[in-house]
Amino acid sequence: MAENGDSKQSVWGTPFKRFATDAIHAGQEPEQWKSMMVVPPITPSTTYKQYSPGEHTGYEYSRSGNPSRVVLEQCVAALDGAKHALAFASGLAATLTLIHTLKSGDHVVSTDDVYGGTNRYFSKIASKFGLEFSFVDFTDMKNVKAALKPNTKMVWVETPSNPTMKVTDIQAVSDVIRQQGGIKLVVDNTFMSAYFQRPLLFGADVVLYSATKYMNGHSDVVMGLLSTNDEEMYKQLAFLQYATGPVPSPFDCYLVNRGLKTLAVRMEQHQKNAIAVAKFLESNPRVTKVKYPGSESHPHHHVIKKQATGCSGMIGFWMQGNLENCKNFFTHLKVFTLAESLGGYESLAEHPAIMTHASVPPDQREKLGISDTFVRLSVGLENVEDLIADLDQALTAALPKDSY
Ligand SMILES: Cc1ncc(COP(=O)(O)O)c(C=O)c1O
Ligand SMILES: N[C@@H](CCSC[C@H](N)C(=O)O)C(=O)O
Repeated sequence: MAENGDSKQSVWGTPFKRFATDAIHAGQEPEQWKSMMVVPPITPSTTYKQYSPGEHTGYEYSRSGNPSRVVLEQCVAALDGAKHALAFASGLAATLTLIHTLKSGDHVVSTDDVYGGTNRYFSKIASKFGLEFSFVDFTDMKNVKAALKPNTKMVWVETPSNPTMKVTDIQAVSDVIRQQGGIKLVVDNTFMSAYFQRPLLFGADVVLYSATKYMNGHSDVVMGLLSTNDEEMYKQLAFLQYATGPVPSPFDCYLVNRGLKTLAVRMEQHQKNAIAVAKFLESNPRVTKVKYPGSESHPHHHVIKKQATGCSGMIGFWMQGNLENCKNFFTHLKVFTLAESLGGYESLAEHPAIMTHASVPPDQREKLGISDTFVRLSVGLENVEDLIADLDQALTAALPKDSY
């Protein structure tokens, strides 16, 4: 069903061929079920009858395989132009499974502005097991080159990054690390979703999602996904999924599989709303700087145009004033909800320094610009005029005319 990434595109604004069709049909063929049901079933069974010992249908125990999970994994593989995909109990479970492919003494180079929980897992947990991590700014390839060591085995790109929306040129990183060889390139594609960006086309070995976000899109499931065309990597990851056990429930697989059916239309609307919100913020005197990669004002807009077909609903901005003003802004919001997470149908606003990125050491936060007045928005699917009016009134209330 999938075209496995044969469209070596990215033409800004042109969706990947067959994307919406694959989201609805790939892996969902009714003929695979005796009753020919159109909607794949939720399969709660943990175990499966065997014909004779060791002789079975392919399913033996639900940690190693479950029909609801397989249906989802096949659909995700199609959407990423990948041969294989695997589902995990959370985005972080997918992250630690990838790290489990390494061994003590190996070195990982990561985007400096990586999601706070990924930073925490690398710095506080994986590093205790003899793995070494370097965090560098990937917007300059000189930094990537300089960070590589003979024991570097993985490079971890998150683009756009959470929360300051840095954009990394995936192909450029791939070109740099291929010169050394033996290094796997992982791209966390959570902020873009498979709809806007296919990192495998630009040299990534593995794509990671916190499916908790856009891929599910309804803020009701915590899940992680990995996809790859690398057979050896797939075998290792599938073995780890089975042997270490961080698998999602069949019900959650059903929900994410359902969420994918509307991914194309959701992402288009997220983008449309975000463009209008970014424009409003850019012209607002109470706002000092806006980072939206879909906007020409973003310093790496040309990169995202080269490797993606559009941009999601994620916006970062810095407002005038101080922490108190910023807190007031959040408490005055009425349509945006003050909450962690992103990528759902509802608009969320949050304060990364206090909330999602509190686990990043203060000196690193300062260097990255995650300051007291930095705000992250996940622009949802509401009527955009209501979103803009809400931001306008909250900014005005937080920063009265003569206060900035
Ligand atoms: C970019 C990114 N990657 C990974 C994760 C981890 O995902 P999860 O919360 O599903 O474990 C998150 C958020 O938590 C994220 O924002
Ligand atoms: N308090 C949580 C933070 C969850 S952040 C969720 C999501 N990735 C986001 O960026 O909003 C934690 O420290 O793990």
